[in-house]
Amino acid sequence: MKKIVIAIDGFSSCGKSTMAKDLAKEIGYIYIDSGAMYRAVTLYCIEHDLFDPDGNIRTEALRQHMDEIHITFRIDTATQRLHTFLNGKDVEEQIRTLEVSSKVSPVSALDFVRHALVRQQQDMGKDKGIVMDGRDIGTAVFPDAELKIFVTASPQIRAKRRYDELCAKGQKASFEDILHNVEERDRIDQTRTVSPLRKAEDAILLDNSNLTLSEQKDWLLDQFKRVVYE
Ligand SMILES: Nc1ncnc2c1ncn2[C@@H]1O[C@H](COP(=O)(O)OP(=O)(O)O)[C@@H](O)[C@H]1O
Ligand SMILES: Nc1ccn([C@@H]2O[C@H](COP(=O)(O)OP(=O)(O)O)[C@@H](O)[C@H]2O)c(=O)n1
Repeated sequence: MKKIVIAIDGFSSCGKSTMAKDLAKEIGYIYIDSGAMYRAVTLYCIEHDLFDPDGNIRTEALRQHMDEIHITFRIDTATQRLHTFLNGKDVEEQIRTLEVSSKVSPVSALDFVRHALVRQQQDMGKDKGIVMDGRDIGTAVFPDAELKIFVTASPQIRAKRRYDELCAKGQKASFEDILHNVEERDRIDQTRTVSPLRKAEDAILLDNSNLTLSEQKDWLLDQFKRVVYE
């Protein structure tokens, strides 16, 4: 069977990673969460005092630090889940907090940050057989991906999904704060100058507001089969 590249983009918290992970497991492909990489850079900034007291990024200092930021992924053998490592340290939990979510979009808007991460992402996909989710995968990272999906759902539904997820992990967060974060990130991600969030012309649009996890998984598997068997 031919190996392809699958790009899953879309708005925050709509289920991209869930869909991408499920599909990759089913078809034996590598799964990469590109958002985790932008989150890891943001965590690095928090830990290295690269935000000023007003919350602005110390851009030139971050530029100097870029060569010292190494992001890798490893499967946790106990849970079979993919964990993100920042300079050798497992940061999977830390990068999912609302603090990181509230700072990640301005970091992701910086051209030199995108340049460094996109290069690594392209390298990860050079042998194909990969599912990657994010904001610019079908437009900038893999413009020639054989299957491109663009996922959306209403902001309220997305915020509720993220709220439930954080509650289940025992993290305190208010629904209103999460809704604000989801809408604010969508705004910054769509309006930034470098590779803004937008649907690639040849991407298939999926509104999963009313789909269950298993319905969206089946839908995506059908899209994959259509491309590889056509
Ligand atoms: N169709 C769905 N119905 C209900 N919850 C969903 C659905 N798809 C994903 N979720 C849940 O929504 C939350 C956000 O999903 P995630 O895959 O992390 O989104 P994204 O990668 O787009 O930010 C997760 O807790 C996930 O389990
Ligand atoms: N390919 C990507 C992936 C994420 N991002 C940025 O990283 C942030 C976090 O991405 P994410 O996929 O973890 O976000 P969630 O939708 O999972 O909350 C996004 O809001 C974007 O600002 C990006 O700019 N490009």
